[in-house]
Amino acid sequence: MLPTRFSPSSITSIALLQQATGTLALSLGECGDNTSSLGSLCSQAKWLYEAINHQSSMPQGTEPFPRPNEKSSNEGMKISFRNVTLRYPDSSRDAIQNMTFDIAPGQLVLIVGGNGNGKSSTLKLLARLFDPTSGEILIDDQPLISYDIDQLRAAMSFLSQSPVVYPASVKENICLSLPPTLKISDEQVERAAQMGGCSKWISKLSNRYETQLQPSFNIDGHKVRRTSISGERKIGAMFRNVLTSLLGGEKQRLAAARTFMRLNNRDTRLVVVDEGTSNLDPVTERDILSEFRKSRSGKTMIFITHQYHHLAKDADQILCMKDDSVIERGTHNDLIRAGGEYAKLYNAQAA
Ligand SMILES: Nc1ncnc2c1ncn2[C@@H]1O[C@H](COP(=O)(O)OP(=O)(O)OP(=O)(O)O)[C@@H](O)[C@H]1O
Repeated sequence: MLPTRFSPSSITSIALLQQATGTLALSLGECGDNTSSLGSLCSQAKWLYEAINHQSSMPQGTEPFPRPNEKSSNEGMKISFRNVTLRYPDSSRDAIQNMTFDIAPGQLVLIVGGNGNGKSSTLKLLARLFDPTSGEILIDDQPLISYDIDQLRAAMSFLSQSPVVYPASVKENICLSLPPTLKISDEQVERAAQMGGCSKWISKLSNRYETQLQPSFNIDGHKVRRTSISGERKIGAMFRNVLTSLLGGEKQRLAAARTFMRLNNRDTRLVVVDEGTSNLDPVTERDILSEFRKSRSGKTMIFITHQYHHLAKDADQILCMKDDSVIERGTHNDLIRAGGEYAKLYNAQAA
């Protein structure tokens, strides 16, 4: 029913659309009969095709990314925010105010702070889901807006708290963001699944990597019933293939595997994890974060998390946000010594 491999820019569009609107990230709910499940699936597929054809409404830059002969093209992205303010359309207040910071190529950066302080909004600006109301963002010393958006996004990998599961097989879901021409072995897929902490879960599915998955978005308000058959969650007896709906933690593991598949096979220069492991048990979360750390060569990595302890001491830089801006920057030891907002948050968590 669906293309076996979506193009990277299509997938980026879908995932970014979903993040931008928020409304498409509905989790699976209760009730519904087979007819409504079919209706829901059809409209989801229709929406997916529309999303594939989606063109970004942001003004396009013309500068290729990476720039030809750029020395830094095999390093992580250099990122600079210069007095950046963001006010969302139709909002009466700034989500980010006059924010300035620098991230050097290859740094591992942790962004921390209380709810609603602009952490995720900072990342939306980097992906150009929105442009700053004032101020400027530079990537590798050039204005972010000067770059071709698709080429820039192709060098970024985002793992969000509510990742999208597409109506395709487990394997296709893991390989989604890869070029269709790339040859992929089963071992590579299994390796990515292992790094994402989902290989054991997949091995328990009757069709393993070929198991068809229920999408995690629900565009027209239809809700999908979770039904337990033979130990697996299946919907709609009319569907021959198993359609398995996923729990939050399973979705995050699958999305992590997708991210590792991309990191192992593409020239990614920026990895962003926005609460991407928040639904996982502490051991799995620690293991996945450790895999990210091992993969960091040639990449800048930014993590937003409310659980700092796994990463704080490894971070080259911690940006602590409060009142819609960065109020402290430094290493864990610097900020603990300073005894300010970060120390307060960290100590509260440790306690
Ligand atoms: N698409 C949007 N439209 C309007 N306002 C938004 C939008 N997204 C976020 N906001 C607002 O911007 C402010 C910052 O939100 P943001 O999600 O960046 O904070 P956060 O620090 O990531 O919070 P949390 O830790 O809860 O995820 C909040 O007041 C939020 O309500």
